[in-house]
Amino acid sequence: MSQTSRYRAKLAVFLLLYYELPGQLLLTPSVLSSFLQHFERHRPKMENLLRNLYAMDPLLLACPLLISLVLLLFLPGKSRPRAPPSPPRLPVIGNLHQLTTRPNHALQVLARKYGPLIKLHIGPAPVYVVSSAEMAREVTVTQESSFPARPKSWAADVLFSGGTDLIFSSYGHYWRQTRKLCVNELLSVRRVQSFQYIREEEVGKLVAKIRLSCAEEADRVEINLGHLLLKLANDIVSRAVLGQKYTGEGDASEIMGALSRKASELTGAFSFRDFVPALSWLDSVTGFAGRVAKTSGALDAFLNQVIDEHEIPSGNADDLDDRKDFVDIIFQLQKEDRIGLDLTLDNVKAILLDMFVAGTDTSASTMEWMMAELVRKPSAMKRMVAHLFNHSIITHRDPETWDRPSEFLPERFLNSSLGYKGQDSEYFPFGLGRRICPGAQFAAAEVEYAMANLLCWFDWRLPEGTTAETLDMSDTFAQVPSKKIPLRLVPVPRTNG
Ligand code: HEM
Repeated sequence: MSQTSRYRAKLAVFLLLYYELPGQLLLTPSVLSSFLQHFERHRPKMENLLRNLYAMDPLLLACPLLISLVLLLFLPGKSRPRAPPSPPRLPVIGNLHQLTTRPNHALQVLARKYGPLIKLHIGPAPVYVVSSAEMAREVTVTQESSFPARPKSWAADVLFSGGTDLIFSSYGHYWRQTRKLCVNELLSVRRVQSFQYIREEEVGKLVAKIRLSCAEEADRVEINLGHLLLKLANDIVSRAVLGQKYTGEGDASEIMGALSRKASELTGAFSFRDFVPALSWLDSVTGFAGRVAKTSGALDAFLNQVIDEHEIPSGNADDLDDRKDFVDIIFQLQKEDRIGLDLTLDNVKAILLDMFVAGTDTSASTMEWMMAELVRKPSAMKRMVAHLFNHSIITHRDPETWDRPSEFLPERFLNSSLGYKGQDSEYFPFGLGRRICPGAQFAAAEVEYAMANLLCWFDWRLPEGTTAETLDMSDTFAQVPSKKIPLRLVPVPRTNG
């Protein structure tokens, strides 16, 4: 092979790699090496082919796709795994522009067009989007060891002490021990039951507040139920996690709620550092880096003070009667050397922050969407009140699995054996596999108790002038698809309440 032909062959291989071909060659190192081996084995044939190709027309060099396609024909079949389909992308930003401000909807549209497994280019690493029950189980259960960690943004690294919480830590000893701490100690069924007094007190306060506003207003009063539910979820998590010990200015639950929401927002926000590392300095120019540093500092200061106010643990971590909060339990277990890790103060703070980030908006949104759906469908509300409840509902949208997937049809669960603990591929509101939500029991106990009370004590109506069709059901997408406009409803105390 002449020098020029060798150069051209190399160029063709380079172009093949660069363009990644519409044929969707998955360019793993093993595919590349198998390609080169194959090239070597069929060298005379390949040389001949390339010579003929280039002899035909020098312009062929400007047609890399054609050359690449021809080369692809020589790849041995078994080492040619097909990559998932990928929507066309733009230089630098890849598919970012296709996600719009409502990525969950945009992804649904892309899934309808390209199928249940899509490859997107967002930032330096490819992102695979899975949207069918079968694929979700494949990724989270069957192939779980290939997907050991969640992607971690730069902001997450700063806010969660280098990703030493549970959500962002990679699979390994640290994650395993932290997970055990959460599943067996902080969020176990027994511990969740022991927090029933918190649920009773907080839901009781909410019901009393709504009753008071009904009594104060002669006419029917419209309340911002969305805000009240967010406050409820935040107060319950706050008391369980921090015990609301805080002698500084302001309400501990509100301060932590606001800070954790900010942290969650920043964690999922666009930053140049993550997507175009060469432009990371722009994060300082836009103020993003400053906002992350400010929130991280405020979280640190607040949690330091809350932790300082906890007394040196006494008694036993297993004693459920002492009304211990998560801070007490963690330090008690650490004292008894039962965590299997030397958790630093920063690690503990990162784990506490997880509980707020993962445990407040999720539960609040679940309740808010449920109320919005129920009030639009009085027949479902009636049945719900009659049944008071089997388990929590958030809808999944795969039309292959569900009849009328976008409709609120709670009766679909009535005679179904589906559970929410990850045992079914079709229904997994708390995720599946190794990283399944450890807070499922906590959330279910809270959502069921709060919803049962709200529906038992009050009948709920739409505000004057709003109908089931005109009630705004649009969502925003942060980490949780929340209602864009908080739900406002009219509570009518039940006479038998
Ligand atoms: C209705 C309420 C909730 C829903 C729908 C929900 C849903 C989820 C989902 C889908 C995941 C990801 C699972 C996966 O990757 O396969 C998750 C993870 C997680 N959730 Fe929840 N969650 C809820 C409430 C809670 C609560 C109340 C807590 C704690 C108090 C909590 C703590 C966590 C944590 C720490 C993780 C990360 C687990 C890990 O990576 O190992 N969640 N949740």
